[in-house]
Amino acid sequence: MTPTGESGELRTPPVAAAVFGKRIAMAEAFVAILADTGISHGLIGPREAPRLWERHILNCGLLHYAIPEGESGQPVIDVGSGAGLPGLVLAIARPDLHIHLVEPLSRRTGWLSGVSAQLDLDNVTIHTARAESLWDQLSAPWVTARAVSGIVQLAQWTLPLLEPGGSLLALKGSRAHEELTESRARLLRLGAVDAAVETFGEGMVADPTIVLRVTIGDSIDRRRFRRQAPSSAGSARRRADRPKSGRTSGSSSRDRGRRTR
Ligand SMILES: C[S@@+](CC[C@H](N)C(=O)[O-])C[C@H]1O[C@@H](n2cnc3c(N)ncnc32)[C@H](O)[C@@H]1O
Repeated sequence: MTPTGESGELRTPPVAAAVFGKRIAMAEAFVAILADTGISHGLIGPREAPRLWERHILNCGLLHYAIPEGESGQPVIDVGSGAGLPGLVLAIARPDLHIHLVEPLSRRTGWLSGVSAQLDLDNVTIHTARAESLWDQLSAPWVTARAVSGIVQLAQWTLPLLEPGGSLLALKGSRAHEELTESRARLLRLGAVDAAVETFGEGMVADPTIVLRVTIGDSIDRRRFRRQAPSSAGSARRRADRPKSGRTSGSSSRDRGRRTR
């Protein structure tokens, strides 16, 4: 648990300087915002306040070591950003990346926009949308997510957002190895060519960050995703489109998913 000062303010753990470098003051400002409007707007539980650094900011910040430095502006799509975890934390730690925050709840994206402006972040774009509604609009070599869904459902929502050879980086807890063992065959059937558990921050923090990395090959058959993983919004739309007498007509999910990459 992060020690607090006499007045109850959160003390920055020394390791944070190594993770955030020159942007440590921005990370501290984000912690203060989370402890204030993050809690009052219901994006984070009040009991999280004393452990914002260890459980949230460092856990997400260490994820940046999973993404090698490349060209400036390299895109990353963070799915189910909620309170900006890990997306906003990555944007703070890595000004060389451009982070797309994808979150369907407008109450949350409204808050995320305000926080990005408050922190003066110029490497963030916010999308009020479900991941699967952006398959034809957005792609990146990296997709990140924390606490959004089990790995198979998450892969069904997010692998079509990856560029060829790209990776889904899912932040996980101590069950990551078990989850991978249970899911590996289904991930491979979805088009993954590799899946592995990696840890970051060993020797730096008490609880290193655990990442389940799922990498796709040069192409994935996107039709398979449209058939296997209709989003709840998608299925509702298809139900609404269906003629009352029964069989579907017009543009079917198979037609819409013809493009293969
Ligand atoms: C439990 S919260 C986790 C939020 C944040 N990632 C964190 O670690 O605190 C899960 C978030 O995923 C979002 N979500 C659920 N399904 C989604 C989908 N298909 N596409 C994008 N976001 C989704 C929810 O709206 C919610 O904000």
